[in-house]
Amino acid sequence: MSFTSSATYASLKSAAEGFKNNPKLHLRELCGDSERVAVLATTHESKEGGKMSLDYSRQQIDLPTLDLLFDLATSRSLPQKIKSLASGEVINKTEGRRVGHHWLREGRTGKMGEEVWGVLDRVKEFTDKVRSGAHLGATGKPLTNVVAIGIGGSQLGPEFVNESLRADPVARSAASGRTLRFLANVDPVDYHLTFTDLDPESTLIIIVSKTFTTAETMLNARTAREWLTKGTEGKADVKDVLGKQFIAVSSAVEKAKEFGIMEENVFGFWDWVGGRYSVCSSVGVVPLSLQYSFPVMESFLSGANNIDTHFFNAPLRSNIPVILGLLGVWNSTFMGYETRCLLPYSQALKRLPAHIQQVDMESNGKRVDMEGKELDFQTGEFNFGEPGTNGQHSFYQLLHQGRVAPSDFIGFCRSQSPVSLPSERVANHDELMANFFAQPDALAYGKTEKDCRDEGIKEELIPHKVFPGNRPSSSLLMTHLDAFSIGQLLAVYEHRTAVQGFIWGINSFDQWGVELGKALAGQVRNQIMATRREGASVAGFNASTTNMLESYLKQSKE
Ligand SMILES: O=P(O)(O)OC[C@H]1O[C@](O)(CO)[C@@H](O)[C@@H]1O
Repeated sequence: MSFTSSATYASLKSAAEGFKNNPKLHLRELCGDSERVAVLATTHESKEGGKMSLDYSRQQIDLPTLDLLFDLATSRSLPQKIKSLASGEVINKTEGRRVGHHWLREGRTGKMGEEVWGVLDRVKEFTDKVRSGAHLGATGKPLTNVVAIGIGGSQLGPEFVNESLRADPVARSAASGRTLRFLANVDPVDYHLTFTDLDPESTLIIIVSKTFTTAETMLNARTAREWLTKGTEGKADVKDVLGKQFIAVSSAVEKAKEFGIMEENVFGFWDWVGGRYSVCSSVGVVPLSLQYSFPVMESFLSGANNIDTHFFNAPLRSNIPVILGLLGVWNSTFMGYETRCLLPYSQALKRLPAHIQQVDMESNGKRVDMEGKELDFQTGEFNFGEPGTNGQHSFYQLLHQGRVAPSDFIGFCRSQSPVSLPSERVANHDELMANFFAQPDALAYGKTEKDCRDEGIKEELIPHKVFPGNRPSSSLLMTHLDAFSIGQLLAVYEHRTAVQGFIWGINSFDQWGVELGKALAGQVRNQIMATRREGASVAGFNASTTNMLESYLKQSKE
């Protein structure tokens, strides 16, 4: 039976209708029910990660709706689909692949332990040698700068983890004297900003590309190779420079070799690791171990594995990724909210929203079901976010008085870098967290006309100062942010995405939607080349593109 013709779908649709414009089901009322609040909370605890507490009492659901959501999970065979993911069935059917990013963090005794650790042992050996100075650049200098060139999943995950670790005391001390940069955009400005102040003799370049065909990455790779060889010209043999300072991470080892990278300098991974799910493979582990050491990355992998185990084993009602996924489906499919926000109250997580934006939108922005049948409902959400409190001074106005965007707040009990001034009423981290606790209530409760009058607000200003409230959010409170808990957080949001895809009945693990634009760019590239080299006139495009392209070619200089 199709998703939208099931009885559970109909019940949830009518439950959602019941929540609209019903003052009795306003969050102000719901949040006052302490029995309900106790049910809409769960905690996952681990020795290394401490507590991860999820409170979703500020979601527009009552207990009967919650039961319906778990009925939906069962009727959509969620437990069986989670099992298929865990056991390695070919669930990415359009690409004929298994989906196994969770095997990357299972440890030596895991299902793919031998293969995974065959690579990880090489990564450890290589990164230890670079860090200790046993592996030097071609002119004999220590390789203290690393540039990782890659885009999309080959950059966003590693960049998020890098930012998250920068202020962690253990990682920070391991990174002392080292720099790690990422080059993603094919915009030459990004290349200049990345390389301009680096010394080629002390720089190691990593080309990170699953396919080793991505146009942007390949052009940046050729540009960086040129920078490296020019910068060391006359000081060392080119072959030696490339052999010691130019390495690759890819699942297309042959292609990397064709590009000129020596086999021993290629760190592989497997086709069962999707690009956006690849940060736990060499994609993340090579650059981040160079920066923070292999043991730090091992701890990150253990954190992700800790949540994999929770996801694969915990009952649905206390399973954090399952609950978050069901809430995502509830808010988008039934309540009709098209956007959602990820709001970490942690500067270290500033790139988490960008990473999860790709994980989620590239996975679940689909138009057909697993069998290729066109869907009669929308899947996926627009995801965006910024760290708090910065976002409060940017787009929260809209969240409070404009459109509704269900939000996930993420906060930590301990700061990575505590600051406390004796002259201040609270420590700086407490100030941050005061906002973490206040904003969800402001969104849920709002402020009524009566509240405004009681405050003595002038009558004509009252309409402007009313907050409707009833804006849903969840809060995730964790003990601390370190390599282990960063891994946990990553896995929570990876699995949330899978849960939503499973419920919707789509393939969350392919991404055909990125291909058309790439193909058209190829056609434009050929035209630009023909015009620049042979003066060919613009042909084969629609009137609008022809006009704009002619204007571009006239105004721009090569
Ligand atoms: O690692 P690759 O093969 O260079 O791909 C980079 C990115 O490009 C995409 O294929 C499409 O944009 C992403 O899925 C992927 O993460």
